[in-house]
Amino acid sequence: KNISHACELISKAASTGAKLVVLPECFNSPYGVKYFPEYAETIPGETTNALKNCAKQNQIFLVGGSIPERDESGKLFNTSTIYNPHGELIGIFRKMHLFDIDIPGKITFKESDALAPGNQLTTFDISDDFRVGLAICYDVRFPLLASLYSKRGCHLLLYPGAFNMTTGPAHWELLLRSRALDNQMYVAGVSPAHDENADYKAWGHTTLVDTWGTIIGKCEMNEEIVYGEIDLEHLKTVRKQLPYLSQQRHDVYTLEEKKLEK
Ligand SMILES: NC(=O)CC(=O)C(=O)O
Repeated sequence: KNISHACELISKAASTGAKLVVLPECFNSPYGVKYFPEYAETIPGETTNALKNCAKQNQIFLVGGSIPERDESGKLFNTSTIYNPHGELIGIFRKMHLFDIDIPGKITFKESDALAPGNQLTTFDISDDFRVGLAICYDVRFPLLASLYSKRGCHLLLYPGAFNMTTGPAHWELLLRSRALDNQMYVAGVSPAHDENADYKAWGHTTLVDTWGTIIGKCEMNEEIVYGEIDLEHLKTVRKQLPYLSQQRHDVYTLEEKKLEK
C-alpha cells in the first residue's frame, strides 16, 4: 500500500512539472528497530523495482527516501536509492550516522541494534552544473559530512528524514537552515507525515531552504507534496556576494574525506 501510494504521489508531482522528486525516510515501512528485519528488502527488490518504473514512466530524477535494506551478507542498512529519468539506478546512500539516542521520558532509539552504518558519500548530477548530495536524517547533525559534500561541489543537499515530536520542534528547521548556511547550498529535509497511531511519531514538516537560509517550501505535519525551485543563479549570486566558502583558512585547518570499503 505504501509503495503504490508513493508512486501515485510521485506521478502527481511530476505531472505539475517536478524534475526531481524526493521521498521520505523509511517510506515503505514503519520506522522502528523491531520493524527493520521484517521489512528489509534486497536491492533490487519489490520497492526499488517500483521506484525504477516510476522514475522511467514520469521521466524524472527520483530519490527513493529510504528503505530498510538487506545486503548479500545479511547485514541491514537504512538505504536511499537514486534513479535517473531512464529508470536506471544511479546511486545508493546508506545512512552513515546511526540514530542512537536516549532522552529519558521522551525518546530512546538505538538504530545500531539492527542496522549497520554506510561508509560512503553519494552525489549525482542533474546536469553539468547541478550536483546533488544525499544523506539521511540523523546525518544532518554532522556538519563535517555536509562540508564534504560542499567540497565535492554540491548545490543541493537532500536529507530524507523522520525527526520526532521531541527533537523535531527543537532542531529540524534549525539544522536544515544551518547546513544551508554553512555551505551556501540548497537543503531539503523530507519527512513522512505525522501518524498519531504509529510507534514512532514523525514530526513531518518537510522543508526546503535556499542558499541564503530562507525557507522556500514547507508543510506542517500532514501529508503534502512540497514544491520548490532550485535557482542556481541565486546560489551563484549569494556565493559571490558573501564569498565565505572561498575564504576558509585551509592553511590553518582542513577537512579530508577518507575512502573506506563499502
Ligand atoms: N530519526 C533520526 O535519524 C534523527 C532524529 O530524529 C534526530 O536527530 O532528532
